[in-house]
Amino acid sequence: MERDEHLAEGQIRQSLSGFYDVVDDAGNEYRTRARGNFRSRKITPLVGDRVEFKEGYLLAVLPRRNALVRPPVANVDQAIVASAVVSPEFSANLLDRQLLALEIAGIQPVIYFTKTDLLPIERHQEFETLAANYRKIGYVTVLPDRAFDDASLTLIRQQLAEKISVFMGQTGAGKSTLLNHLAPELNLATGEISSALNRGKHTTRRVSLLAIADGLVADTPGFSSYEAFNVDAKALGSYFPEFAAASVHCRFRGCVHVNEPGCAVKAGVADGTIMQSRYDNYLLLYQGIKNQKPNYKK
Ligand SMILES: Nc1nc2c(ncn2[C@@H]2O[C@H](COP(=O)(O)OP(=O)(O)OP(=O)(O)O)[C@@H](O)[C@H]2O)c(=O)[nH]1
Ligand SMILES: [Zn+2]
Repeated sequence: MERDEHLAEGQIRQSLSGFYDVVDDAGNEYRTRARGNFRSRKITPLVGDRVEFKEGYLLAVLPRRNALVRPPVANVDQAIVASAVVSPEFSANLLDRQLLALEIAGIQPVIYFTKTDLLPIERHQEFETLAANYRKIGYVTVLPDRAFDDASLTLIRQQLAEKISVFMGQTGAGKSTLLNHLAPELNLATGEISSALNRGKHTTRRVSLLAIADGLVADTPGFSSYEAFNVDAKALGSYFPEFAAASVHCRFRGCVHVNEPGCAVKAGVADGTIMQSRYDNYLLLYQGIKNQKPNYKK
């Protein structure tokens, strides 16, 4: 058998119209195509995948940790959740659903509050408290004193190092603006960023990982939190880290923290160690999942 002397390993950094740009560990870039047998094996190579390649052809996709559909990126470590404090008005319900989606996907969230410069002074304390509460849960949370001040950007840059990150956030939350501040060296004008953060309306969609501050960042924003959660109502609490921690003290094993006596989560809400808003959002999600019509398709 012929020996594969030129078999190389690398990571897909960009995909466009059937071409995959692969960077090897020495930093050299190669433009490749997937060999035909990928299609028959139903594996679509994704940006972020570790791959084996040779002479312009991808030969194998190495095992992935996870894979997102939107954006189509594999091996995602982290999501920067851009959350506007105003315009659009902050929604704890939206944030908690975004965090849940990330917990289910096994992606580490980083909460970044945008538009703090538009926040009336009398509301500053409200968000200081909110940020402190999310930090207490264990989420890295950045509440800039001024919008895009050096300290906040430095924190995010440190957070990007050695990871693959995606941006997440509703329309107008400030994702492209934040990306522009994190990577001014990209010198993207606002219009170009909008196309860099492309909306997937094109058939030949380009997805790439940008090298920013010793990390890689997807140039396409993350999945929405409006997707139905494919999670069992009984398991929902395990994706709320502070509920999961408290639940070891619930009287009943398998407590879903709704009507059970001796529930440590409800006790935590009562004594203020668990945010009331988190519990309210949990109940809404719990009821939503319970009321979902069973899906007989498949
Ligand atoms: N005052 C202020 N305006 C901001 C801030 N961040 C973003 N903006 C403005 O808010 C608007 C929306 O920001 P974008 O960065 O385009 O938001 P996006 O999340 O990329 O939005 P989509 O492209 O719709 O998904 C723009 O007019 C920005 O200039 C901020 O921190 N402060
Ligand atoms: Zn309980």
